[in-house]
Amino acid sequence: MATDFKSIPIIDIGPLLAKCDDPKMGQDSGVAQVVKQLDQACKEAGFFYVVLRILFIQFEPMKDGKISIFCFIIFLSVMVWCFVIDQKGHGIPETILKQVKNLTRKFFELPYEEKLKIKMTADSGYRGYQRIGENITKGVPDMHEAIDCYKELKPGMYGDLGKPMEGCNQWPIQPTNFKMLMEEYVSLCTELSRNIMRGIALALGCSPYEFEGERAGNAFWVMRLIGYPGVHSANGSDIPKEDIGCGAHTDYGLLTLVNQDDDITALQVRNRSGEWISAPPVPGTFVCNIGDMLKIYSNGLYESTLHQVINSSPKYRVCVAYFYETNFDTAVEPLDICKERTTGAKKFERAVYGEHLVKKVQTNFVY
Ligand SMILES: N=C(N)NCCCC[C@H](N)C(=O)O
Ligand SMILES: O=C(O)CCC(=O)C(=O)O
Ligand SMILES: [Fe+2]
Repeated sequence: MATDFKSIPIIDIGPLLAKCDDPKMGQDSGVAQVVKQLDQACKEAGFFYVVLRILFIQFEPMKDGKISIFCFIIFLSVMVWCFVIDQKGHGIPETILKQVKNLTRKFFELPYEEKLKIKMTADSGYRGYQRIGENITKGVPDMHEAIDCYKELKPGMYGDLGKPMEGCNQWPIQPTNFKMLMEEYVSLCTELSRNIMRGIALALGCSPYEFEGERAGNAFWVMRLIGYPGVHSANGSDIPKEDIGCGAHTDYGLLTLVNQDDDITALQVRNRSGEWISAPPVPGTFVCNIGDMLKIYSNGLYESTLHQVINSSPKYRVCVAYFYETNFDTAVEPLDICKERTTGAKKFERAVYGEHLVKKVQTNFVY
């Protein structure tokens, strides 16, 4: 159950990533610490930041200009170590987080006619560009434009269940390298999410692989490249008109990774008393949150917390949200161990992820 949290915790998941391929990771003390923090954050807020790599903000021995050989060697070794970690592809370098947002911004700067070349329709499997106000949340048009992308579904792959989502992603030709960068980004986010889910599985008291195999071994994913216009002063008035960029909603799957612009606070998360708590940008991190499927698996121990986006800055805001889901056709129901940890009774009925997604998409867009 969400609590009256006032801020969102920051978790350094380095120790988890370092051991994530070790079946005995649960016994490692560094992993155990991360798992404890994940458990607390998921229970209290359903939201947390993950730091991918500790950056050297200030190297203490260099502060006054003096530096010993010993300290310098240690410093170098740590840098080499960070490099090796990157090479393994565990962490996602901050430069990639930035590139993805930059290319997204460039696309939204194109003339409307250009953007319409990859227009989203029901026939494209809801993939492609949607103009401002096209996405609807609780009956109200959202003040954002976006490109929606989904893991490809081949015709007939999931029978009638998958039919509405069948299609190929539509990538802009301009800027060039768009498709390549985004596909690389999806694969990095997929790997990172799988590893965070190992930590969350441990936090629930399960095997680290609880969300693999039948459940999410062939995880479906969604990516939304989103642009929120800044506020403009209404004609003749000094009062800026503030619109809802994205109305209050929960996410649909297991875990969301939000890569948001560094200089605008716009994402807000609702706590138990109904206050909206800001999730300000923390450069180099992802904001992570729990989706509806994980709420069901955990029997409500972890909640998919309501959140919304209001860009009250004059600047255009870009955000790239990646959603890690179960397999498309997985039927999700509360895990026994989670029922035991809650009231003993099952609080949620089983739901098929693909059905949940299709229902959402068909109400988000009315064609
Ligand atoms: N795939 C995800 N989570 N997309 C989030 C969009 C949230 C707004 C949508 N109109 C809604 O009401 O759900
Ligand atoms: O723009 C953001 O910060 C979050 C977007 C979001 O919540 C979503 O697309 O589901
Ligand atoms: Fe969301």
